[in-house]
Parts: sequence; structure tokens; C-alpha cells
Amino acid sequence: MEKDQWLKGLMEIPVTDEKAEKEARNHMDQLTKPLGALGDLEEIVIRLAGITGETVPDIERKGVAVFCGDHGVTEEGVSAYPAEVTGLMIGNFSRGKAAVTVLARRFGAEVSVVDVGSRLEPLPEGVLDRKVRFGTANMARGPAMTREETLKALRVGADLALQWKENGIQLAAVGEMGIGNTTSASAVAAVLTGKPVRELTGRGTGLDDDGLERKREVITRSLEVNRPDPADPLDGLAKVGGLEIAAMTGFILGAARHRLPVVVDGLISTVAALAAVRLAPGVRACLFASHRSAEPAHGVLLEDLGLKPLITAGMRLGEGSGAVLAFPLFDGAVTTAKEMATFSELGLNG
Ligand SMILES: Cc1cc2ncn([C@H]3O[C@H](COP(=O)(O)O)[C@@H](O)[C@H]3O)c2cc1C
Ligand SMILES: O=C(O)c1cccnc1
Repeated sequence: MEKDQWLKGLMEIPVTDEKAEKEARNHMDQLTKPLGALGDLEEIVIRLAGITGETVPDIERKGVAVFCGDHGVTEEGVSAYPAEVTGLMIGNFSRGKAAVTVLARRFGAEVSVVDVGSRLEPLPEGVLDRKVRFGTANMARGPAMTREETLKALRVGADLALQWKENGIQLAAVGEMGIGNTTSASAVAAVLTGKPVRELTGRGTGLDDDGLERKREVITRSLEVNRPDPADPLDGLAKVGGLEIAAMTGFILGAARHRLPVVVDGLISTVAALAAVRLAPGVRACLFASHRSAEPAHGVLLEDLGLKPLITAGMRLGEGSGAVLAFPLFDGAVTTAKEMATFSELGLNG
């Protein structure tokens, strides 16, 4: 009961500040450029204003949260890489040598690496230990995890979002690490969108044709074995999702609850975002898409969410790397809003 109250509270998303949005639009229209010429950058400023209530928002403090978990379904041979890579990459994050940590350093973003469910033990320095369990169960044979565990993982994410807000982070990116998680993410995408598995499933880290066929068959079997309820996003996350996916859903809900804008990355973080939006539709207003991954399900999810990716880079990495790569565009957008002259300052009526 108390738990239900907590989740209910988390889903009370404040409404968009339409007055701030309008003021931001007016401001952008007055800047010394042809009307609308900054394209998506103008949209960024206007949407940030609606989220934060500030006409020209400040996004100096940025962070990327990388949630990590292992997947029992890897024993079905659904990834081009062995499951041990999850743990190795957690070490790589800790040393600042992974793509996402290198990019975060370059673009001035803080990094939180959160272990919600890897099999790695002990954890390297600096990694937050929020382990709910040591990897999920194989979803091709039964539920990946329990509803209880799903809620625990959700809470890990939501608590971090609140902590970030309190610590002064102004723009968040979300990402993940978990070998096998494009299989889980595609399964959750099939549940939430109702689209055929064949259309949604991609090669992940680089499966060959046989591997791709096997992956499709494993996802189809997992859906048949578990029969997740499409109307209950938590059921899909529990039965065919993953610990890091549920944590990202919680993080996104928590961020939206506290008006912290979130940039999603590839397939896996975007399916977590769709689950959050299905739980609380108001979340959508706080989301930005960064790029469009090579995974076929990603485009379907972005369309369902009504989000337009800012970058075309042909990336298929995950970790939050694409989301961090979009940070300079946000800086560019806010800098133009802050520093450009207006037509009236130039002595012209715009
Ligand atoms: C070295 C390495 C680094 C990565 N960083 C992110 N991923 C990405 O690949 C995994 C999902 O792909 P699949 O479902 O095919 O296993 C996730 O961990 C994702 O973040 C990586 C994968 C590898 C191999
Ligand atoms: O879409 C992604 O983020 C992705 C694609 C392939 C492998 N890992 C992540």
C-alpha cells in the first residue's frame, strides 16, 4: 500500500509552463536572424522553457546516468558478445575509458554509473552499488524478474533523479550497459507498441543472419511463455525487461516529476522512456531524443513518443553515448538565446 502511494506520487508530473514557452518563443523570434533559422535549436530553448519555467534556461550542470544490469537471456545466444563484457565495461566506466565517459569528459558532463543488477562483484571504485539482484532470469523460460524487483529497480532510478535535482543538475542524459539488453528492449517494445517482433528486432552488437533469426525466435518465445499485459507497463518490464531498463524508467519518471529535462539515447533508454510515458503521459514533455540508432525498433519508439532525433550519426552503441553527444547542441541553443542581440538592440524592428 505504502509502495503504491510512492509510485502514485512519482507519477504526479507537473504541467508544462506554457507562459514560459511563449516568452521563449517570442525571445527567439526577436533575435538577429531570419525567423526560425536556428531550427531545432529554437525548439530546444522553447521546450526547456516549458519544462523549467525559465524563459532562458540555464543548463550549465549536465549529467549522464548509466544504469547497468545483466540478462539471463544471454544463455540463448542472443548477443554477438559474451555476458562477461557487462562487468568489464563497468570497470571501463570506472576508469573513464568508455565512449560515454570520454564524451562526458569532453562535453563537461558529470557521470553516475549505477549497478542495478550486474553479476559483477566486487564493484570498482566510484560505481554506485544499488544491486537488486545478480542479473535477471532467462525470460525465454519464465519471467526475467518479479514485480517487486522491478519496483525496487524503478526506485533506484527515481531516487537518483531526485538526488541530481537537489544537487543542481539541470540537464540529464540516460544510458545503460547490459549485454543482451537489445533483446529485452525489443521484447518490451513489442509489448508496448504491439508491432511484430520481426519488424522490431535488430542485430544489436552485430549478430549475423543466423543470430538475428535466433534472436527473433527467442523474443517470440519469451512473449509466449510470459504473456505480459500490454496495458500494464510494469508487467512488461518485469517479465521481459531488465533491471537497468526498469531503473531508467524510474529515473525518467523521477526527472519529469522534478522538471529535470532528460535526453534519451538509443533503443534501450527509449523503450524505458516509452514505459514511463505509458505510466504517466505528462513525462513526454520532459523528454528529448538525441539520435536515431541503427536498431529498427528505435525509430518505431521515437515515432510513438513523437520525438524527433537531433543527430543523424548511424550510431548503435548505447551507454548514453548518443545522448551526451547531443549536449553541445543544447549548449549552442541556450547560448544563442542568452547572448545574441535582438533586432531592437540593432535599431531594427524585427
Ligand atoms: C564492448 C561493448 C561496449 C558496449 N557499450 C554499450 N554496449 C551496448 O551493447 C549491449 C547491447 O547489445 P546486445 O543486445 O547485442 O548485447 C548493451 O550493453 C549496450 O549498452 C556495448 C557492447 C559491447 C560489446
Ligand atoms: O540502440 C542502441 O542504443 C544500441 C544498439 C545496439 C547495441 N547497443 C545499443
